[in-house]
Amino acid sequence: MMLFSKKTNPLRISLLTGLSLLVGVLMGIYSPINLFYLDMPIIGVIEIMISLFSFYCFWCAKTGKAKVYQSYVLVFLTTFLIYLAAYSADIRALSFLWGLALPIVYYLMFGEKQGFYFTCLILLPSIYILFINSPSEEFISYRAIVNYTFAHFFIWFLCHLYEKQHNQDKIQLQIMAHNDALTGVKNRHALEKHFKRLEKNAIQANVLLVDIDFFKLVNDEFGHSVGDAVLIEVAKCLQSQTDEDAIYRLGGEEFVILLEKVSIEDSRKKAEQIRHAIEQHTFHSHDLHLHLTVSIGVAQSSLGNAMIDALHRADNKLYQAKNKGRNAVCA
Ligand SMILES: Nc1nc2c(ncn2[C@@H]2O[C@H](COP(=O)(O)OP(=O)(O)OP(=O)(O)O)[C@@H](O)[C@H]2O)c(=O)[nH]1
Repeated sequence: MMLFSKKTNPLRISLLTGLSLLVGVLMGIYSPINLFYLDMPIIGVIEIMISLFSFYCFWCAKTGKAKVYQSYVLVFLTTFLIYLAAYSADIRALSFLWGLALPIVYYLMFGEKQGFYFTCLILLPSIYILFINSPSEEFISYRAIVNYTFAHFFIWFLCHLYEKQHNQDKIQLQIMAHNDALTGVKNRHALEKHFKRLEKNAIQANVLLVDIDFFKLVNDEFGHSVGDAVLIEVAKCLQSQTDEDAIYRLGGEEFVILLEKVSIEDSRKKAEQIRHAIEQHTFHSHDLHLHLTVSIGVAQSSLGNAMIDALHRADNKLYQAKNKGRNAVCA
């Protein structure tokens, strides 16, 4: 049975927790009223059952044992009860108005796509129940139906807009969380994730630790904005030399390139190619024409404790390259 994972679906699980508690309490309040006061035993008994199931879902969600099916069953039962109440009760009790809350529940619980389909599905039954339940002259059915339908569409539209915006924000946040704001290449957080993926799939990779030589001098002589422009151009240079998705900025003037399933000798050759490309490149910024070099340390990642270990060994190699006089590769 598929379990909700707090890590993969933190929003939906908190929604299941809240919704199950809310439904459990509401049904708990309504059931004695329907059983003993309004003389609607069937609805009262169903409400008790839904209330118990809701509290069970609440307990599962709280203890990390919630299963995906529970959210569907809970929402289905709530929908069913709302329509049963709207159908059975006097129209003047306005129980059908609860139906307007359903699109919100669908979109929050199931997201944009399923929210859309489920909201589509309930529109016709809502109108039908309203129509057949409005025979009296005191209640003008066609006006009620028109108003209800428009309210339904209005809430549906708002939910859809909200969920769309929410999804776009999520994508934007993901990009911001995984990319370096200055150079646009990936950041340390993304590198950690990449290493975890490699570990999980037992894939060996080689780390190229690229460090710009005497970068402090660029800042000191020409200013930080020139330094920033150089960092952006170095990142572009690296992108032109290797797979864009494999480049990460560790911070400062240090970049990491991860090469998967490549021998250490081929990685060393790639590092040499990159070193040569930067050496040949002219950096244009603020009317300046600069020539820079990089030193590169190359190391193989080991499986288990991969990132810290590989970066540490690549750093040692980089240190050797710097000691050799810079503009060098050490593997
Ligand atoms: N412009 C700019 N400078 C940065 C940024 N991050 C770090 N730095 C600078 O990068 C410089 C790094 O200097 P060092 O670590 O001494 O390295 P280096 O001058 O390149 O010397 P070696 O690595 O030994 O060749 C420091 O002056 C930092 O202020 C940044 O985002 N933009």
